[in-house]
Amino acid sequence: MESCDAALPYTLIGVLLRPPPRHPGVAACPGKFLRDYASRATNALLWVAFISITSLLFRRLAGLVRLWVLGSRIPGPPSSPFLSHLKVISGCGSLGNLTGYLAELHDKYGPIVRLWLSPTQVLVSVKDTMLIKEMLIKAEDKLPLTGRAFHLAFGRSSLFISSFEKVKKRRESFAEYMNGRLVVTANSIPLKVIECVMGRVDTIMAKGILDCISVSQQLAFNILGCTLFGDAFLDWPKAGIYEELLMKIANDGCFWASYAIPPFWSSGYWKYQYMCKRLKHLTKEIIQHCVEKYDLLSQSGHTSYKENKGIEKDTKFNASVLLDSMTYGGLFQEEMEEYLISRDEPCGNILCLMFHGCLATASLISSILTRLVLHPELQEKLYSEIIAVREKTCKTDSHDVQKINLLMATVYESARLLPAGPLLQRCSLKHDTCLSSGITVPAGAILVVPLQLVQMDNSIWGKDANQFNPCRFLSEATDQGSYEENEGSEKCPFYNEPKRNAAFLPFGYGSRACIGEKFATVGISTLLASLLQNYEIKFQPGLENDPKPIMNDCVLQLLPSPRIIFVKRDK
Ligand code: HEM
Repeated sequence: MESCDAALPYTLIGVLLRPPPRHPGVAACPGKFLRDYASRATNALLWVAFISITSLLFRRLAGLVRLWVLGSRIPGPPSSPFLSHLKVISGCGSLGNLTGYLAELHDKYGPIVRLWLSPTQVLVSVKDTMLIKEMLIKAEDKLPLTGRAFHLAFGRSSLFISSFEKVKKRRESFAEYMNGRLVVTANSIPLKVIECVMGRVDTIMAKGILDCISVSQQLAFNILGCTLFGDAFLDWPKAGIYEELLMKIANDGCFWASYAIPPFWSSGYWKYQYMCKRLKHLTKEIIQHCVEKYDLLSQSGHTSYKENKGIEKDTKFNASVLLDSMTYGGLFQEEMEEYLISRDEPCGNILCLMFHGCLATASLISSILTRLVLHPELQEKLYSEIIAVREKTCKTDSHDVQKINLLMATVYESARLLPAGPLLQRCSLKHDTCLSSGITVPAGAILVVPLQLVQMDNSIWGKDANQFNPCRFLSEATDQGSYEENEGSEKCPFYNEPKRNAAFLPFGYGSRACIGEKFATVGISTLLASLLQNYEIKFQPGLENDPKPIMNDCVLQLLPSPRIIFVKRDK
């Protein structure tokens, strides 16, 4: 007779195949049976875990081998994944120097270059314009680091994440929203923003120094804040703190996101987390502030917007379309509903837009202002064109601004010479990217476009590629010399659609291109038109001989931030 202690098949197959013993006449032994059952279940679970982990490791290893094999077939400096160039890159010290290093590699190895960063990371840089467009269309995901930085700072959001599949729908609705309603609403904003910022600038100027970067930050911050939150943003007393926090968080974002495990031991990390929390709190506060202001306005004589929905609004009563939508339905209603089912941080997307939009817009405004100070004759020409358009139409709205060819050309030329970031980054997380040149870039590789090299390539832009020459965007003036040479010409050239040039990529291209492009270019041009109409921008007296911005042959040196003054024009 078998006892309860009889040897049992402690193998997965045994557990799965052998039926539980039933022996008539054997006395039931419930304690043993339960113990036996528990140990078999544990055993089965351990086996399942073992098999899953092993297959996962095998899959990972197969992926790595594939990365090494395909990566090694791409032209690049002779090195194996184990002799990575990470040291070389960290030795570069800055992304500007990385661009310089990539320039050398492209000269040596052609339009596609591979660089091992570590055994699990390969960077592929593409410089040929046709291949760039193909790559930007085919590789739809972004680097996880970008998404991590946004997630760490602002919580879960559905914009700026790595997977295209997940961001696609949200991108489409935002793009429609920005390109449609925001551009129309932006018409009334620039003048108000300029009045508000100039009020503060006057105070700063009275104290002494005013630099181009800080005034550009204020302009960008206010124009975006005003567009997203409404006019009430301009008199929000905490706007200054909000701006300061946003810029601090922007500076440190990628650093803290680069840790695979959050550095809980570092006090700096907790300080950063505290700042992010404060910013989220302030965002909720500004929304509250705007809604209250908005309600006050509707009570004092204005018909409620709820009643007015769908009717053209008075521009004075410019409650933000974002708030309208958030409160009363529209684009953000869908978003709000999704908060309930997804785990998105409320306001996560708004914060991400403020973050990216402010930084990129401020950088472009600063670049334009610097060029204007350096080229007073361009300022005067722009002023005459703005006044001419204004006399014809009595106002300068975004529609008219697009007719001021030289202004649009100045914005594009500044964006060409100083893109918001030195590299466009892409990645295809799941699929290999097969390019028409016959090269296959393995899934997971970091794909980059060195923007400065492409946008300042002599073979594409001509021998003056690293010079500031807005005339290159004016079709009649193309190939007719520099801006200075064209100065005084009576021609009225039309501006070239910059997108026709495959090497013009300051807003990216393809499925993950910037959705704020139209808003940024038209918004900034309208802002500049209002600014130049009212002010002359000059170097601070006595500082004219300060070092001027420098360019070297292949890499743009960051423009120094000149100290400037705004001189009111006599009307
Ligand atoms: C001068 C101002 C701006 C510049 C130079 C700029 C530039 C860029 C660039 C280079 C990208 C990456 C494109 C790519 O990888 O192909 C991008 C992405 C993006 N931009 Fe902008 N941007 C500006 C302003 C704005 C503004 C004002 C907004 C909206 C408020 C905005 C919203 C976005 C969004 C949502 C993405 C992410 C797209 C994605 O990951 O799918 N941008 N921008």
